[in-house]
Amino acid sequence: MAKPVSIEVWNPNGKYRVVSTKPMPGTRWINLLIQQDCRVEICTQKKTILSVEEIIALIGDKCDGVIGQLTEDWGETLFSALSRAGGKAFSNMAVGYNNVDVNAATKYGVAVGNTPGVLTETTAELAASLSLSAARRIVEADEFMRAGLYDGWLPHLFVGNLLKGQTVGVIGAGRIGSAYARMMVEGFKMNLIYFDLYQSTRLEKFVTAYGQFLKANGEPPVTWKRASTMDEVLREADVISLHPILDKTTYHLVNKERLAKMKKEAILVNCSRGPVVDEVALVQHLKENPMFRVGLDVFEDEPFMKPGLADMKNAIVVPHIASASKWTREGMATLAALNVLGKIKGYPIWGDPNRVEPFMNEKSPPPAACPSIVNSKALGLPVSKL
Ligand SMILES: NC(=O)c1ccc[n+]([C@@H]2O[C@H](COP(=O)([O-])OP(=O)(O)OC[C@H]3O[C@@H](n4cnc5c(N)ncnc54)[C@H](O)[C@@H]3O)[C@@H](O)[C@H]2O)c1
Ligand SMILES: O=C(O)[C@H](O)CO
Repeated sequence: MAKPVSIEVWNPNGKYRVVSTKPMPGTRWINLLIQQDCRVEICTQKKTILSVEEIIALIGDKCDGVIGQLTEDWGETLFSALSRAGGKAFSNMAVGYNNVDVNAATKYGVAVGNTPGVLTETTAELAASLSLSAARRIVEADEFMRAGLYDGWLPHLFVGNLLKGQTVGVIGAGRIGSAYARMMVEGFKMNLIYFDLYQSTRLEKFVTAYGQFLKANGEPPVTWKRASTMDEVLREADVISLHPILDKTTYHLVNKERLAKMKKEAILVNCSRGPVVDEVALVQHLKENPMFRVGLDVFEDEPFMKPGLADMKNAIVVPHIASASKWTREGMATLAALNVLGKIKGYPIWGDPNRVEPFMNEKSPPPAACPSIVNSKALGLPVSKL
């Protein structure tokens, strides 16, 4: 049995007990729950990743809903514990939910929420930052400067890659992949090649229109191509950014064989999930190809890196911070709380989980709906007419 975990309690006399496994940014999410008669319990344990046993202790005997984190293993054991405690709602404070066994949740009648829409641009901006940092060797140059090694301008000092006119490749052109593609096409006048299971007509129209605009202004137009295979992207692109979900079709999508298909001076960025890339193969590839560069926000065995990665000068590594802007993180906390609250109150499901602005407006009460429940169809939950 796990030791009792430390908690902070808000509105102790509230009718519904909602637990958050972590303190989350902002206070709006707490206020929204309190206003609707919830007692909010926040785990303040000084431990980054809670074990299943610790979460069971937090759930206790009576719990209406839980807001959890992507680092936690939400499977059969936790959903049965939540169900025994009378809980009907869980939300990840994340858009990705590969840490959640949705079938197990559905089996116990628990709704599973996630937080799309508020992190699209923030995450795409970090992918763009990593692309630029890798292309222009910004981290290496910063380390060189701080080490006192700079003794004057030199023609060969930290020469990198020009992005303008090169090809950006996107694998997984969903919300974040498309936002990243638009940034790179519009910001740096790169041509686009993308691979996704579905066609992204909006993205294609955007690049076509921007190309026409450039042409009308006497500049070479940008172009787009939807690749029929992922390997086509790997062969043709100069910068490749990964944005698919993690599931069994995308596990080790980028492996030794596929790395070998990429250009020797290509840049690979991963802001999706670590296991999309075979990190051992990547370290070997970085060793053998010093001009190949990567920008990584996510890792196969977080919080650890595979041996050798930290020593590679051609790798930029940051600790899973792609969604870390204040507005986004507060928005994620709000959406997660409203998913749980909405299910407790019996609200219907919001019609379009990508259009979450009405939930973000601090000046008016949020719609009486759950912003995004991924197993709503399986649970037969009604859709909001708002
Ligand atoms: N690093 C971070 O902090 C961070 C932040 C936000 C999201 N993410 C990750 O990014 C993922 C994508 O988020 P999103 O909001 O853009 O999701 P999304 O569902 O809008 O986009 C995912 C896209 O991947 C495509 N896809 C699925 N399987 C594929 C395959 N086998 N090959 C190619 N494409 C495939 C889908 O068709 C879809 O278009 C999340 O699931 C999450 O894991 C990470
Ligand atoms: O899936 C997500 O939302 C991220 O990994 C954290 O923002």
